[in-house]
Amino acid sequence: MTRTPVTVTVTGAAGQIGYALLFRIASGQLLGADVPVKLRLLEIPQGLKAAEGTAMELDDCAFPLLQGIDISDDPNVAFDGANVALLVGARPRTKGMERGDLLEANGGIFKPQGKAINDHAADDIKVLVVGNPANTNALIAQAAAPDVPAERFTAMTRLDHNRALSQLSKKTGAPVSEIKKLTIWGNHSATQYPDVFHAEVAGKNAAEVVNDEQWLADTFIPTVAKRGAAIIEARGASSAASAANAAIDHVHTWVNGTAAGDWTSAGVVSDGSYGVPQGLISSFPVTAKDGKFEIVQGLDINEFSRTRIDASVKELEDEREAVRGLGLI
Ligand SMILES: NC(=O)C1=CN([C@@H]2O[C@H](COP(=O)(O)OP(=O)(O)OC[C@H]3O[C@@H](n4cnc5c(N)ncnc54)[C@H](O)[C@@H]3O)[C@@H](O)[C@H]2O)C=CC1
Ligand SMILES: O=C([O-])CC(=O)C(=O)O
Repeated sequence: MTRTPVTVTVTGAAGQIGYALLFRIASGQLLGADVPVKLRLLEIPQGLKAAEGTAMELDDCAFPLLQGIDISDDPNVAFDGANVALLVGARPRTKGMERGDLLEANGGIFKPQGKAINDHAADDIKVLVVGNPANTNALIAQAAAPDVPAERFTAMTRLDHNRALSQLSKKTGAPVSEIKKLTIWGNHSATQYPDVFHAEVAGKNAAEVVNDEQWLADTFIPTVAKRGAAIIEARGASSAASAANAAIDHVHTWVNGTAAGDWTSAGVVSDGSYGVPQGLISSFPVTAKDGKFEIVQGLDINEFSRTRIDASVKELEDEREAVRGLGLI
């Protein structure tokens, strides 16, 4: 193996997403089957023993690509030289808890981590925030890292994107592989807007194939937007394997690019496109090329979509105001 290993830092490594994620990273699914990786696991002191157990299991897999595992409770150590950072560790929402309640509890985690990334990560660092509220946690971390280009901080809406693909596949009978150009707009929350108006099902416009605005408004959108809560209700714990899968998809796409004629969804820093205020980390339709996400430009936004995008963006603005008020950005 002659390639230089890529250092991947995972926070919350002992949590349930961490457990579903680490083995897939070490096996080459994050970056590619020919890319060696070094893992850095960040946990709080109470999580270190469990992280050590997971590291023992990683050893026991004898992954040919895995070139080392370091465990720390110090962000300055865990992000040192990191090329990819997956910020998973956070306080998960539990039954009956609103995401807004999580802002204050989680804000304190992401500011010091952003600063540690600023001070210690590699120049090509790419950050994906999974821990909720993901968009605003990403904003907090980004604001604490003024020396890192803002676009390197992203928030995960790929799970929502995948959920939407799956629901549309079930409705139309088309396999997921035949569905393209779906978009999640806005916040990773119940206000998110899964948009099928530009999507294609086997080459035809998805909204025309579905031809049922009532299904879109009353079934599809709420099913996708409230899926996280439905999983919590069913499992008694929030999505873990599907969230890890989406994190793998997000970074894999970011590094390796989107297929021609398709796009995906990611929470990225707004440049003002589609009326989303500059600087907010909002989900958009994005393509990826040469390790960079680009917001897809020039889509016509109909009235149905406009109202819903605006509502989710308003929630992001409110979250930004709230964390400003708390001195977190
Ligand atoms: N964006 C998305 O689509 C999704 C986001 N999530 C979010 O991901 C987060 C993690 O979920 P789970 O793994 O299920 O939670 P979990 O509670 O099983 O694990 C979280 C881990 O993070 C650790 N942790 C807490 N504070 C930390 C810190 N400051 N530094 C390092 N580690 C820290 C904890 O010790 C724990 O081991 C939650 O916020 C959850 O809401 C979950 C599903 C989907
Ligand atoms: O709601 C949660 O805490 C988990 C989550 O983000 C999701 O499953 O989309």
